[in-house]
Parts: sequence; structure tokens; C-alpha cells
Amino acid sequence: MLFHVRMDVHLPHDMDPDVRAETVAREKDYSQRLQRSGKWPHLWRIVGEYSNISVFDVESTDELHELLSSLPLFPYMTIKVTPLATHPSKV
Ligand SMILES: O=C(O)C[C@H]1C=CC(=O)O1
Repeated sequence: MLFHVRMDVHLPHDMDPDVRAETVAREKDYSQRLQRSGKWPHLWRIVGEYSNISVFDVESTDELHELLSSLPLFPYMTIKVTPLATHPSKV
């Protein structure tokens, strides 16, 4: 199952710089493991925003929720999920 996911990151301005750097580093490691596994085939930066557009390829909505809620940045993000179906005009 494919899902279009938009993530907007809102890190607190007063966040400790060491905590911020460590959280972002853990996020990078976690996301790269999911990308290598094939579950996160697209990850794009939205120009001019601390946001991304992603595509996840997972078995279920429960799996997607588990993956997203385990993101180290999850407490600092708003996430919008759009389920994708096959377009009837696709060749
Ligand atoms: O930077 C972001 O868009 C948030 C998040 C998604 C992947 C990653 O490494 O960080």
C-alpha cells in the first residue's frame, strides 16, 4: 500500500542545541534505514520549508502508524497522510 505523507517540522526555538542535534541525527539514521528497506521510497524536501513530501510503501495503516510514530522527530511534527490508489489512466 502506498501513502503520500507530508511532514512539517516545528522544533521549539528554545530547544537545547545538543538535544536538537542528537534528535536530528537519530531521525536521519532511522529514516535512512527505512529508505534502504524499501518502506520509504521517496523523500523530498519542500523548497523553502522545514517540511518534506514522502511516499511510504507498507503493508497496512497500522504499520505506517507504527513507523511514523517511531520517528524521533514525531513529537515535533504535524503529519498529513493521503492513501494512494491506482489511477485508471495509468499505463
Ligand atoms: O527533515 C525532515 O524533513 C524531517 C525528517 C524526515 C527525514 C529526516 O531525516 O528528517
